[in-house]
Amino acid sequence: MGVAVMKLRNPPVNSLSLECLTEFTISLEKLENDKSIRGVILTSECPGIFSAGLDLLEMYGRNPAHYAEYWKNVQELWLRLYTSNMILVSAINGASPAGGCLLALCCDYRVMADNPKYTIGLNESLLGIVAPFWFKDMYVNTIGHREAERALQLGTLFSPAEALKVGVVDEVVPEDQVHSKARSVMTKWLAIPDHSRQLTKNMMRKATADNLIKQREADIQNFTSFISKDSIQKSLHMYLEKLKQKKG
Ligand SMILES: CC/C=C\C/C=C\C/C=C\CCC/C=C/C(=O)SCCNC(=O)CCNC(=O)[C@H](O)C(C)(C)COP(=O)(O)OP(=O)(O)OC[C@H]1O[C@@H](n2cnc3c(N)ncnc32)[C@H](O)[C@@H]1OP(=O)(O)O
Repeated sequence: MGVAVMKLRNPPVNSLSLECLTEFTISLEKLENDKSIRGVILTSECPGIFSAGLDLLEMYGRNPAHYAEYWKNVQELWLRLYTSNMILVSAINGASPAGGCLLALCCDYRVMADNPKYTIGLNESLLGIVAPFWFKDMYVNTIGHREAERALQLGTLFSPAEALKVGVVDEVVPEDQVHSKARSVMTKWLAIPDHSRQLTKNMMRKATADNLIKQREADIQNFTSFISKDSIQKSLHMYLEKLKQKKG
């Protein structure tokens, strides 16, 4: 039926390393150019984890040129996903913090597994960093200004039930039904003529995408100088240490 399933596989936690981002973007571009493909189901092959988000090791202890290169690729993936002409449905089968949530938010429909261990949200503030304006814009577009304002400041990671209530996800289903539900949702969306759906999607998303497109270079500079600060590097160091200690 012209549907591809993209399974994220970058063990142990599907963090979006530079290599993973690049591969993701290339795969997406290939699918976009394949006229037989109308929809993509985005999911994970890592048990219990959709994606741990951006790779902290790409943003810690590197040089400004590396940060700039990394951020350019983060932007590129986001623009491709957010403005895709294809129908994107995410089957969120695990934890989905920050950049993981960003991937899901780019989709046209989000189905999440009903497992309270899995959480989703833009938790950047918990790391001592700030969600960029285009992450924020997409959050506002999805859950509204008030909910986004609160969730961004608190760095809220929502359980599936909370995520459904606030609108971060569209549907929560038993874990063993995530993929079948994503397929049935896709079938419904495929019934809509592509040209009218694509024009409508473009109308809804263009202003948000253009907001980044018109200031991509400035956004890269902003990220690079922010992430290079000693205080920010210290926060990331502490967060990484906390992740290590969690293991005991
Ligand atoms: C006015 C504004 C001004 C300026 C703004 C300008 C620019 C903006 C600036 C910055 C924007 C940055 C945006 C950032 C977005 C992000 O996505 S940051 C990443 C956020 N991710 C997280 O917080 C998730 C952290 N991880 C976890 O919570 C857990 O690992 C997990 C729930 C995903 C999985 O748990 P477990 O299964 O228990 O696995 P472990 O915790 O043991 O992890 C295994 C292994 O993996 C390492 N790891 C985990 N997450 C990441 C990651 N995101 N990147 C890199 N590595 C990660 C973890 O440390 C373990 O490593 P080892 O100890 O085994 O070496």
